[in-house]
Amino acid sequence: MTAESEYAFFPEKKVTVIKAPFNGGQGKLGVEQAPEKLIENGLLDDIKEQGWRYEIEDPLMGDDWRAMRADASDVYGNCKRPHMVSEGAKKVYEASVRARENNTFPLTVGGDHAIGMATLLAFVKKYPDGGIIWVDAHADINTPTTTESGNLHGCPVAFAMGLDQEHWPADFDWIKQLGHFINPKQIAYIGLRDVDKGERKILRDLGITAFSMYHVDKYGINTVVQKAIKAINPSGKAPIHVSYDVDGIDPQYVAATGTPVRGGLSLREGLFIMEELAASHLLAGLDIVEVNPALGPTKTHTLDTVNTGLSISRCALGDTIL
Ligand SMILES: NC(=[NH2+])NCCC[C@H](N)C(=O)O
Repeated sequence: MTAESEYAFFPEKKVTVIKAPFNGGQGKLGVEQAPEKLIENGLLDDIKEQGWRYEIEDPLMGDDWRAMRADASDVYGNCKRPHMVSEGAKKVYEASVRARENNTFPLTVGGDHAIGMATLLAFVKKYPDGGIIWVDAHADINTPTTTESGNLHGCPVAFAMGLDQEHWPADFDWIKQLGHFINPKQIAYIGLRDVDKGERKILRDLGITAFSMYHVDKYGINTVVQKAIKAINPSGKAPIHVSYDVDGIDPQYVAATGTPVRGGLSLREGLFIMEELAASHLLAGLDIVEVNPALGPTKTHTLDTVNTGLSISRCALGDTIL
């Protein structure tokens, strides 16, 4: 069942699907296959079924990402592939800005979560007072100084917030030049259960709203979602962007992902977040990242993960059970 005009910011119900088959933010191959896999399994039909029109953007097409990934000199201190990540993020940022200018709903399909810096920055360029919900097992707020792994998919929130700029690789100068960052008050996390030491300090020092799995257990998912919406959107009228790492959901449902952490959201809790945001009329964009079709221990596991990504998208676009 679809409800008409439920989306305050998209009365025309048009989606821009931004394909982001990007793998430079982490070490495992396969995550770049996700956009095609989701499309193969029905992403575009689902969008139509929910009553939206769509166009497709493929901003990473035409570049030799394989060669960029193979460039062993692309390191900066502990950070792996800063040049590649910067290039990928810049292209996704430009595509997201175009979608925002056209007032279409950007549905960005990763790829790894490094591209989150791009979608967040494009969102706040258009909506400086918008709210962001980051669903994830991880906080992804490491800086080039705190990252232990050196994987930049663990750092996108820090880049979008402009944290620790003095230690950024020069490749990211373009972000400094945009003249806008996200504000720590405009983001809330749901689903955290694997937070690095340096990240915990940043979350505390900046007073960032974060609901871990402890809070989901303690309050229940409905209360957590309501609290998160309130924290990032005190006016009750601001648009809300969701950056959804599928590893927020438990590996029992989402095994085909690069950094699974047990003890996660149930499938229903994970979908409820999107159902509730769609019902709020305020949803204004979605990223689905970290589906890695190469990592399912069996084909069934991989298909479960892909289908979870598709369910997240359907719920975001208005699908309800009844
Ligand atoms: N998007 C993700 N899956 N991020 C995982 C990050 C894991 C770890 N905190 C790191 O910085 O390396």
